[in-house]
Amino acid sequence: MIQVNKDGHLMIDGCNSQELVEQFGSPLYAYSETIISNQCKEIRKVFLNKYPNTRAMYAAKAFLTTGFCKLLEREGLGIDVVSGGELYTAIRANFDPEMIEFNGNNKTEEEIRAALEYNIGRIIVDNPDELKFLESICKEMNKKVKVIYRITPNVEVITHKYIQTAQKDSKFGFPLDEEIIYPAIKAGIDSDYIDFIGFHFHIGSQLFQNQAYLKALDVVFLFMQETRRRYKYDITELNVGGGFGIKYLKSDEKKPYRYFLEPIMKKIDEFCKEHSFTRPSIVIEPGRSIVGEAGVTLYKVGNIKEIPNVRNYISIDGGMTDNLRVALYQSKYEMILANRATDKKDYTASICGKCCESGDILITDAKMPKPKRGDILATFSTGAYGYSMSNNYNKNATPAVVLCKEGQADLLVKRQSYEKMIENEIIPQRLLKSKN
Ligand SMILES: Cc1ncc(COP(=O)(O)O)c(C=O)c1O
Ligand SMILES: N[C@@H](CCCC[NH3+])C(=O)O
Repeated sequence: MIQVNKDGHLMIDGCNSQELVEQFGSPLYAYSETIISNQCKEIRKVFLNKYPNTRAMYAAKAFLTTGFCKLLEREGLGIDVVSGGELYTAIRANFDPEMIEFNGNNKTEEEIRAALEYNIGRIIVDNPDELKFLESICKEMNKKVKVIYRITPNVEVITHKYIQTAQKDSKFGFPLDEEIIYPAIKAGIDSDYIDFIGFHFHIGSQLFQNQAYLKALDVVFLFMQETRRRYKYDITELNVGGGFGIKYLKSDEKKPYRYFLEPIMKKIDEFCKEHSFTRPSIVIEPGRSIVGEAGVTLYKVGNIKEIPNVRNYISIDGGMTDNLRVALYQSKYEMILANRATDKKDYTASICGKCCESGDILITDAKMPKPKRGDILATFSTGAYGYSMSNNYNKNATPAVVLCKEGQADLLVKRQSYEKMIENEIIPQRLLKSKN
């Protein structure tokens, strides 16, 4: 759990944040294993154990390391990958390939071949072109793979424009125009190499309304019926994606998993009953909601600049390199001084990163105790899309990642060394020549 102790220190599953920074350096991503386990437990309770024939495939893009794969395995989740790198990570962690599925709008030939070689459980085909491409590779490799079609249901979702994915004008998913989707379904049913088993949608991320999922289901139901009517074929799997929103700010009204999953399952059951379908396997792909609130990022305060009558700026030793979400989506975060969390918050300042970008501001006008150099600053809910979107801009090193549990912190990722950062760089021979 993440809480402040009586001395005003932020504790992450019993680990003192200041000591974590002393031991592992800063910036540092610190995760509470208990929070992650609790999220998984909730998914088992309200979904996996409640309804037979269901799977939860964690969306690796939110955060994935080899060690984390082991935790997912222990918690009974599968993994949804979107790249050869994520696939490789899961395979290197000996993750059961049957519990891996592959999403993404442009899987390369190399990635498809790897997925087929590892015999992963499902490939979520994104568009008709990919269907043909996949089939040709399967044929050449003499492999048959279970395939789900990702459709674009054309429903409205309320979230940042960059993370809406259900609108017709989207790079993701099959368009539902009759002349596109039906030939694709027929091709999948007839194919010797594609085992077409169902539909997938993922309507967006950081969502708080279940209505959009229910509307997307209506679209899928239509295609289930039409697939039966036209081809006498019933799908056996339906993947409703992820997107369940988390709490970034105290004011965010987060909804529990059951708020989404209960009406989804009820609607599916009712539809299946009414139209005499055997309920397909239902799959979810949560990413952010499993790891988001479990992670905090710890920084050290550096320069403090006060511009009289304008604003105060606190510079930290990270920024958009470890948290790109603010620059990308204008996301809002909350912070505390993790070593003085109970001191009076009578100072206002913007928290700025150390990159050479004016937009590298993590929080505008935050309230805090007057900070001093070396204080530990923590931002909350950075467990999803923080480390996974980290980058080496300005040649800043990627922070370490630790997993905390009952007062013990274990490294999941070492802090990147400068040596590692430049290890793929080459000085061409001709530039090694001495100066003219
Ligand atoms: C296909 C797909 N599945 C699952 C997810 C996970 O979404 P979230 O992290 O919001 O749960 C995403 C990302 O938005 C996605 O694109
Ligand atoms: N990277 C995004 C979410 C990814 C959406 C994936 N389809 C975020 O931080 O919110």
